[in-house]
Amino acid sequence: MGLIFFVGFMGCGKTTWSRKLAAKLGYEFIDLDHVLEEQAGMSIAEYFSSFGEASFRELESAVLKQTKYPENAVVSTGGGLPCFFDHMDWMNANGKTVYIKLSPKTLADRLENGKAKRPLLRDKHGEELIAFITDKLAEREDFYLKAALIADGLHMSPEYLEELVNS
Ligand SMILES: Nc1ncnc2c1ncn2[C@@H]1O[C@H](COP(=O)(O)OP(=O)(O)OP(=O)(O)O)[C@@H](O)[C@H]1O
Ligand SMILES: O=C(O)C1=C[C@@H](O)[C@@H](O)[C@H](O)C1
Ligand SMILES: [Mg+2]
Repeated sequence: MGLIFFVGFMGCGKTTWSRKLAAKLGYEFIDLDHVLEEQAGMSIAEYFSSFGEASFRELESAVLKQTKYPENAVVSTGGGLPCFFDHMDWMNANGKTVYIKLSPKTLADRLENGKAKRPLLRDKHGEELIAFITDKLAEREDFYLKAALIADGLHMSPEYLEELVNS
């Protein structure tokens, strides 16, 4: 089938489910946030604080377009990646895109514990975190909705995803 790109908001499950679908299909698993961290030689949080978001977005774009992909892979993208430059068009031209859709409340519940490594969320808690996610998701969802397929983030399983990408 080639390349499958998972897109969606931070915490929707891109890394978790890309890895599981890749195992189910016998494809390679690639996480572009991890590739970027390896290339930069530092964590994303460190990169943001040293060089800022604009520089991060340029590097993220180069990583998306210059990675040497194997023939078959499931690729987890950064939560903001689809919303910059021509990335959704590029991914749609080079593979099958899947948007993992979840409500702001569910995203906030999942993100409350994993915020340290997500620089955009770091200082936010409770209602403030939900409000931030609600606004940011409203800003971003038009990009995510350019995906070829939409997965219901509450009902994920390798079998469900395999059927979806083969549909
Ligand atoms: N279906 C699920 N049910 C419950 N928890 C889940 C589910 N899928 C993922 N999670 C949990 O939600 C959290 C976020 O998942 P994950 O890191 O895969 O998201 P992500 O989309 O890759 O986020 P980011 O864009 O920040 O890298 C993790 O703690 C993960 O274990
Ligand atoms: O939503 C975002 O803008 C981000 C999501 C993460 O996957 C990382 O790519 C980074 O923390 C930025
Ligand atoms: Mg991830």
